[in-house]
Amino acid sequence: MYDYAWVHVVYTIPIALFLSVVLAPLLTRLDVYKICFLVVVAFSYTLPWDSYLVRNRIWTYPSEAVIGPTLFSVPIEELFFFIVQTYITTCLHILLNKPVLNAIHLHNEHTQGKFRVQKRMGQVFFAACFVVPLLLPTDHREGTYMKLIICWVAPIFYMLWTFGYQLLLSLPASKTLLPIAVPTLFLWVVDTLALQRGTWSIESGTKLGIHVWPHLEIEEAMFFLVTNSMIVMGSCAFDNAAAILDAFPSLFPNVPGMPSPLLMLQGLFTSTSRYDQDRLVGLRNALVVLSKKSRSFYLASGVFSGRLRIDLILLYGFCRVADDLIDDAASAEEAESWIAHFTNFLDVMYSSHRDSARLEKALVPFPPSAQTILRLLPAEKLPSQPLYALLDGFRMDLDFTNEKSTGHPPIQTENDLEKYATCVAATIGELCLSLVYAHDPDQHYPGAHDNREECTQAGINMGRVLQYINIVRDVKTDAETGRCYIPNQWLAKKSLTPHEREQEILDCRQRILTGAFVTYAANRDAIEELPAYAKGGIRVAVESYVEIGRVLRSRMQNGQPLDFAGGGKAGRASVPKWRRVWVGWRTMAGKRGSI
Ligand SMILES: CC(C)=CCC/C(C)=C/CC/C(C)=C/CC/C(C)=C/[C@@H]1[C@@H](COP(=O)(O)OP(=O)(O)O)[C@]1(C)CC/C=C(\C)CC/C=C(\C)CCC=C(C)C
Repeated sequence: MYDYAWVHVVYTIPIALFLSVVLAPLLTRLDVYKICFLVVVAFSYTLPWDSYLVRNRIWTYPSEAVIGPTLFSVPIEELFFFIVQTYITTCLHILLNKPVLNAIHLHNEHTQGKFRVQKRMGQVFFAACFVVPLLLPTDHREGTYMKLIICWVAPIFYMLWTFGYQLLLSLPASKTLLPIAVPTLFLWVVDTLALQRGTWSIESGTKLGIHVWPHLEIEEAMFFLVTNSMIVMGSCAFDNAAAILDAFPSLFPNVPGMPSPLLMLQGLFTSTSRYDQDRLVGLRNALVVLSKKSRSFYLASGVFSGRLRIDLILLYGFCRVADDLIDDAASAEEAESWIAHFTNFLDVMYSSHRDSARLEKALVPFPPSAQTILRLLPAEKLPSQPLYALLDGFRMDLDFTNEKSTGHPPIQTENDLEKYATCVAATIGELCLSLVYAHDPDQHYPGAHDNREECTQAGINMGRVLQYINIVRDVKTDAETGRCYIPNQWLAKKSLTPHEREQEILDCRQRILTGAFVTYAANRDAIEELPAYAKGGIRVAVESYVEIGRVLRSRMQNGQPLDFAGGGKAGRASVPKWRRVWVGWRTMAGKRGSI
């Protein structure tokens, strides 16, 4: 009785609910738009075909297995299947692709011809899939269902391949084949059980009679494989369109939070020869820098989307390139010259008569890979003052090199520490928030940015918090490079035994960390006042770093050593990957860690 409904109650609905719970905190508006779009398209395309199958008795349902209501002869349970299968497969695809920045998988085919060849090969294959079954003799009734499946999907495959081949060819199998394979296998098992129980059946004259395994007809296996492939290819084509719109502001200056299908088609029909290859290379390089240098911000970048995500990665790239070139300089003179090059670069970027010749000249001193990143700095959305202040912060670091000659540690007082943290990190908070406000899709609503000033001040304070945590974490590795950010005034001048000195340093670390948590507690609520589209991401960026502080605090409380390798760089406390992912997810779900 009502066997088909039970298939949903027992198998499909629990999986759909599970995926909804896992994905809900990470969903963006664009994800919701995509799910709805694909469900509507899949439903509309499958209904007439399914109705044809049922009316021609290729597919039948015993009357006692279904509840009764139908649409164009298709039982309501079957209609629900179109929706729930599309929902499950799309959710899985979205989940697995959260860490992916699709824009870096776009290619200008002028420079990479192999994609053009592969695109054509795919198109020929799918066109053949459509034509060949039509040419086969019509008296072979046993092949009817298989033919109907292939002819039904081939034109859609052709179109989706044409729209999404770049992503389909570039993404790893875990992002494309896995979201096809997992639901397909699952549905094969469900289908086997349903065919076994007689919940639905394929009429004997219209099937080939081949079984993948007992009770699973090859047509059924094929049906679930191709429908899941269509869903994943559809999802990739959608992502491809969004990636094109996001990646090239010069081609698409204004992209709304939810672009219309027409605008997306415009993106898909843009010739790849118009893709800005320099931008793609620079973006790829910036992402490599981010993934190698900061596991916290790399994780956090995955929960931002669209142009904000791209610009945050580019900003990180700029900051990291600057920090590394200045930090790794062989001498104080070389470091000074890098600061001068960066100052000149900013002067050109922010000059009222910026032209590409001047920009190229300003970039000459930098290594080629750094040049690709620097030229993409989204200066028009960033105030210049924090960027110059960041360079001032790096200049303060140089004073550690001069310390040997002056005998005067640069961080003397708590004020010096605050000034340093303001330069290198409060600035970053301000810059990140400038991007958040610049890209806000809701900025045109009245009052949307009324509390911008308060939020920016909180962001500035939060930047300092992260820097204090960074300092507490890196005391040992900084000491190895001759740097000590603990205010010199806090340290006893008399000589101490190594054990006493160690205890003194531990007390100082505790003092900085306690101060950091006080400021964190006072400012974290401001995150909830940020534009809706970005507050989850900002929460994750902040929380995943503050979690390092929590690990340090708990180790201090338990008398455990602070300078250990928790999966990170040797000598530095870090948060294990599983804990970072858990913190990220929990934070997106609105839960925050302890104060
Ligand atoms: C998600 C994403 C890609 C974010 C990018 C954030 C960004 C642009 C960071 C710049 C990092 C950087 C290299 C700066 C140079 C100076 C420096 C070293 C600062 C320290 C950062 C640590 O980065 P690092 O690469 O060393 O990371 P690891 O420790 O190796 O993992 C700092 C600690 C500063 C970081 C400060 C911020 C990100 C600002 C935080 C404030 C906000 C996001 C605003 C919060 C808003 C409210 C309303 C409270």
